[in-house]
Amino acid sequence: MTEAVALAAWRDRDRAPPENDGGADARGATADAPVAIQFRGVAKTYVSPKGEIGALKNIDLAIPEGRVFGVIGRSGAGKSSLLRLVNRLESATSGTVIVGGRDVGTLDGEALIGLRRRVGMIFQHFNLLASKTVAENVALPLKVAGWRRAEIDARVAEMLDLVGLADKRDAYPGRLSGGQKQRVGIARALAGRPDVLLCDEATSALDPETTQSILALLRDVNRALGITILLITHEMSVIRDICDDVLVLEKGEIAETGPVWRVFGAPRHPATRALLAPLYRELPEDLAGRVLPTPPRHGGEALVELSLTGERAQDLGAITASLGASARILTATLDRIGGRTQGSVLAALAVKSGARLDLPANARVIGYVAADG
Ligand SMILES: Nc1ncnc2c1ncn2[C@@H]1O[C@H](COP(=O)(O)OP(=O)(O)OP(=O)(O)O)[C@@H](O)[C@H]1O
Repeated sequence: MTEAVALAAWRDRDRAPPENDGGADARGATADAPVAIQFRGVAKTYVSPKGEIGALKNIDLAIPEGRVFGVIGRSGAGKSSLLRLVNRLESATSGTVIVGGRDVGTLDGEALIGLRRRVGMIFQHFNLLASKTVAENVALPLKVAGWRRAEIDARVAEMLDLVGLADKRDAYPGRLSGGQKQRVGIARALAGRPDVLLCDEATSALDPETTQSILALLRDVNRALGITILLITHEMSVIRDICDDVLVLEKGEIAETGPVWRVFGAPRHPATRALLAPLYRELPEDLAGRVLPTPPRHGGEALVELSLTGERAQDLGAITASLGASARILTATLDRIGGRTQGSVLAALAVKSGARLDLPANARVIGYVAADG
């Protein structure tokens, strides 16, 4: 079974289809959608031998249901602390954290266990049990929750189909790649049918290609099932590639928050601008200051890098065919090393808002410049 088919089957079995389920996905959620997670005047202070550390201050935030909500910030900004307040791995020092309508600070015993069932979590280093097989790892939370044997077996098989690892059910984690381990982590986190998935630097230990495949799986899970995803990362590209909304944390406080297109398109806070800078490091200075990570609303130009590395030097006709005759060449670096052409061309291609660019495999979009930019 493919992931897409498995996701569709799971949605149909587990949940009533949403009212507007005519191909619409969870991203259609509007700002007045029900709130999945709310922070009201939250502060978190740790007490250490060296004194008090204010990890979070004045956090007021509402995360609507069905969104992919990203939190970014420098090291020590408070991202992990914020995430861990949601499933009460940490408790707020003051203020209120509300998940699914309940103040998590008031929960104990069965109610706290219930919260942790509604909130799944995946980790940077996967946190799998090395002595248990893939299937046993996925089954673990269901066993703890008291599911019956037959139900567990069926659910584990379903989850492994979902993440594309049905053939690895009896393997041990030590024999899996990083990407496969994270897929097991996702299967385990989703097995108990949570409403919220917390992702703690879930792709930071993975190579870029594997990162993309895990992000695509998370996006599919969000779209097909409407699960709210709250993720923390230090990589702006992860936010750009998967999130609907972003919160920028700086020294424990909210620097800015909003839809990704707005925050990345017009960053207001110096912390956001500093975090965005690496995305555009390779661009000439005059462009780097104006570049946007998402297509401008009213059209503009895409900045496209065409790699020309290969044994044969490409003729101009091939370059024109790749980029289109109206592409403007901005920069080019080309060399001939060891009988091979080495280099790339940076070009600007006009884009209309909402239109897709049809590019060959050796081209990638680095960013966009608004028509009036
Ligand atoms: N258990 C703890 N005890 C004491 N101080 C802590 C504890 N956990 C975090 N801190 C401190 O709280 C602040 C925020 O830490 P937190 O881990 O939430 O930030 P972060 O943005 O997730 O950082 P990173 O990206 O480096 O993981 C830091 O100064 C950190 O040293």
